[in-house]
Amino acid sequence: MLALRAVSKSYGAARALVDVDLQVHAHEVVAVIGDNGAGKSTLVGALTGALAPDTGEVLVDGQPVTLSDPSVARGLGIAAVFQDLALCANLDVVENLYLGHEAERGMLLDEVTMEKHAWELLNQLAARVPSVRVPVAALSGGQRQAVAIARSLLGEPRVIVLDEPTAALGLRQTAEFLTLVERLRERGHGVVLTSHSLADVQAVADRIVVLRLGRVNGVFDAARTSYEELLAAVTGIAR
Ligand SMILES: Nc1ncnc2c1ncn2[C@@H]1O[C@H](COP(=O)(O)OP(=O)(O)OP(=O)(O)O)[C@@H](O)[C@H]1O
Repeated sequence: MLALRAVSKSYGAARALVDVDLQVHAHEVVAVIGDNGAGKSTLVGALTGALAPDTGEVLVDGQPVTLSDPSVARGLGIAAVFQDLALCANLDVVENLYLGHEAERGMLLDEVTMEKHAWELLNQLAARVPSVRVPVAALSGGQRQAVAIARSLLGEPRVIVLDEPTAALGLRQTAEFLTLVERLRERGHGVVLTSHSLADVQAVADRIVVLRLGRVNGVFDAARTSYEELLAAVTGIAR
């Protein structure tokens, strides 16, 4: 569905990505893990149109595309949720979901329809939110994450890229988030998520791509790979 082929990106002398291949299919969760500076954010940028690779290709359904900016990526069915979630704390859940979307879709929805749709989306994600009329500031980190992901679903993306989604979450919230990712997979989305946490990605990913110093240092079947093997690939230290 979405792929990178031989993508490289440098910042001056820093080689952030070197010859990186990556694929994500429908109904699949691909985790990208790596230490600080391994290239995860740069890879997310290349997948979501936030930055242009120096060389290599981004492919959608096997066709090379140029993701000149994030709106082009969204138009091709690639949505992104970043760690900061980009929610407005003082607005409620419904307002956050539809912020900017009415104009984008050329329609004006009434409040009742928007509220109903907000519940539908959150229920599909098995997200537990006390009310869709509370300000986002009153929600937990996990609930906010669910709202940000629900918002990304409004554009009916095929692939959802989640950048460091569990970094700011507590244990229970992380467990809820993992359920939410499983829901996305059940719904047929391809999911790419980046993480520092080997345990989280082992729990939810189908495939795990390890980045080290900008290169792919291994692609692993999550079900058949031990924590130690992943750690060795991430750090480059064989045990
Ligand atoms: N705008 C930039 N200018 C210069 N160098 C950069 C820039 N962005 C990233 N880099 C360098 O590129 C490399 C990869 O960085 P990147 O942020 O993609 O890694 P990361 O795996 O996301 O790290 P982290 O987990 O710390 O966020 C690093 O060496 C980093 O210093």
